[in-house]
Amino acid sequence: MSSKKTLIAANWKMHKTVEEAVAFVGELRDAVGSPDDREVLLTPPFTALWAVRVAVSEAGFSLGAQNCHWEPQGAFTGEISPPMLKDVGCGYVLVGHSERRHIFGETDAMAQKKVAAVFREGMTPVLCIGETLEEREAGKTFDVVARQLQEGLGAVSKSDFPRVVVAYEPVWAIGTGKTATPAQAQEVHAFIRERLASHTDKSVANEVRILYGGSVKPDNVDRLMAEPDIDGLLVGGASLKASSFSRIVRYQIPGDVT
Ligand SMILES: O=C[C@H](O)COP(=O)(O)O
Repeated sequence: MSSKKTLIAANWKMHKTVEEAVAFVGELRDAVGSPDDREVLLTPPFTALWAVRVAVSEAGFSLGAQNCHWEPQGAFTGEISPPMLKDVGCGYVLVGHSERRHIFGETDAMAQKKVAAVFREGMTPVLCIGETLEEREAGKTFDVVARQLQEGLGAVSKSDFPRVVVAYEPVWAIGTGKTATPAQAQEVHAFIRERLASHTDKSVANEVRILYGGSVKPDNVDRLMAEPDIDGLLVGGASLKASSFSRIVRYQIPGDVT
């Protein structure tokens, strides 16, 4: 039986001052307590990481960053390295988010180097993948997802593989209010799991947490989480308010009375 915990992650993107970030952690802790069957991950902007680290850890939440460079140090003005993120208490780093790919021109090759660099520091990468609307309409969803997965995870060692986290975020659903239907998300998640199994083996692929992201809200979370291959969520807009994010953390699978 799998030991993996559901992972509910907040991606605040370029939002929140230090004061707002600290206040949020307290509000969220008061609203959700410390659920033992689900892991809560917060990825504040770099500027707030140090300030929230103690409150995040006391609340039993996990801390992550939204991006990193792949080198440990050097002349890379404006960049932040994995050892620096580890130093401020991060356990996770988002890699290859669609905004990094589409606004800042990040490639699969860069994602691969970042994934490896994050593992080198003993942190966990959350590799974000997903197709654009144009790619979906051209019937290329599975090709795109397979390529991003293959290249992004191309340098992961066998021993690190079970710790990989993948976030499937169809670009057309991010910040648009258009969520993938639970069936659309499940179809791609099952495909991702199959591809992972072909890279490693079935039991390792079953350990990997595959998150869904893209307009997740309190009113669609329960149905999404009911799908068998959705192991968690990466939430943008609805993670900015403790009231909506806490409802997402407290998702309840329909018919599940436990
Ligand atoms: O990382 C989160 C995703 O980009 C989803 O953002 P969203 O929930 O605002 O659509």
